[in-house]
Amino acid sequence: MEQKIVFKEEARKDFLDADGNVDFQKVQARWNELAKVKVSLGNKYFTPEVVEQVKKLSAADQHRFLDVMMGGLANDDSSVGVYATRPEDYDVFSFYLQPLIRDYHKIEGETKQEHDWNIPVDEYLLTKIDPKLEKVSMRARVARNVKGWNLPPLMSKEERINFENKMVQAFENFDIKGKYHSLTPGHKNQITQEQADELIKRHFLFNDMTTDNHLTSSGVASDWPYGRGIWISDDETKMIWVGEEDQLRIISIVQGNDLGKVDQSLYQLLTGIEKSGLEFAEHPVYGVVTTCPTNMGTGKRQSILGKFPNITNGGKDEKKLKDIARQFGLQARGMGGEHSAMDHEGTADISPSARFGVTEAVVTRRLYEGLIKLYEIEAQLGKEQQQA
Ligand SMILES: Nc1ncnc2c1ncn2[C@@H]1O[C@H](COP(=O)(O)OP(=O)(O)OP(=O)(O)O)[C@@H](O)[C@H]1O
Repeated sequence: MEQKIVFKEEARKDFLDADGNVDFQKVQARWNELAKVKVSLGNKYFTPEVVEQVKKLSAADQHRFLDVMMGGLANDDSSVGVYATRPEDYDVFSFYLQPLIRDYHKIEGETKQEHDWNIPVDEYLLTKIDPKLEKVSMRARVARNVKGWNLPPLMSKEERINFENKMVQAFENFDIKGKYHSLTPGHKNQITQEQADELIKRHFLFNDMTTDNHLTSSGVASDWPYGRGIWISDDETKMIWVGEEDQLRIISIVQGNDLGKVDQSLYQLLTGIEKSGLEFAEHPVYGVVTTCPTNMGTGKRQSILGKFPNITNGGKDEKKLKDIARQFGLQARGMGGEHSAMDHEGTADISPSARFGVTEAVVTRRLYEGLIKLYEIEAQLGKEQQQA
């Protein structure tokens, strides 16, 4: 099936009856069709029992339930295919989302998210793995949403603009000095397309969201580019995305070899934002509330950009690196973010997959321990190739 760009309002029409109510038979028929190509988690957990439960909810909640599934229904390559539209979706639709979250994060038994930012400096040194890893691009980000606001799939254009302006005010009173760059037409901080492209090239800014059908069909990319932008600290090591998949993505990028340093920088930024009075949406069990259930828990993704020319055979075999990384609980992405390609040196973005049921400190440790194994295999293959 060919993927094209479709926005939420258009995509959801296929699942309504003549009176404009959600038609769950049409939803089921679509999931059955998609199952011939790939079974997303959204599809797997849409059971007859779930339909019985959702039919007991109000018409408005049924519409929101359809919104939650839209990304999965409109794409044949989704692995998860589900986005929350409001923090309370995780409770209102728990009969659907809870088993899905447990499955994705491989949670058995009870789990309550714990936080721990005690991450040592001078311990996770990449130069201990290989002295050549002196200057590596290290990144850590956390996803956050602010209490009392809809999540991006449900925000109206006005809400997106108001949220951005609320953040601009917060940035103006920030201890850390920096500048906000807006993509919103007519905004006082608006930047040009060329400036935006340059920020994307430098890995600071996110891509045009309307080029990704997962984001358009779910409503995450609606009203683009209104309410979108990035704050960048004067020293260019700290950034905050506004209006992407989550209302906020709080990020640090540091060039160096001590993984603990990027955490230190990120934590400084995070506590700076908390001091500005923003209260983030949290769930008593799942921890940090995020739009995509894959980010629940810590919302933290920590990565390095590393070269793996031997494993990838000069960038030609990305799958091999992805498969090996998976064995160590890591994910390998291309150089420009998820779904992008690696280069001829096999440069990849390597990060631990787990975000829920682990603490922030464990995410860093897992990255370090996984990298030890990955670089060991890379070096071994290099030796074998030299001998051959
Ligand atoms: N270690 C790193 N150093 C510099 N840039 C990085 C690093 N890791 C990732 N990036 C860049 O960050 C940008 C965002 O990547 P991407 O969208 O995959 O991740 P994300 O912000 O964690 O969000 P999501 O997981 O929701 O996709 C991309 O340009 C990517 O290349």
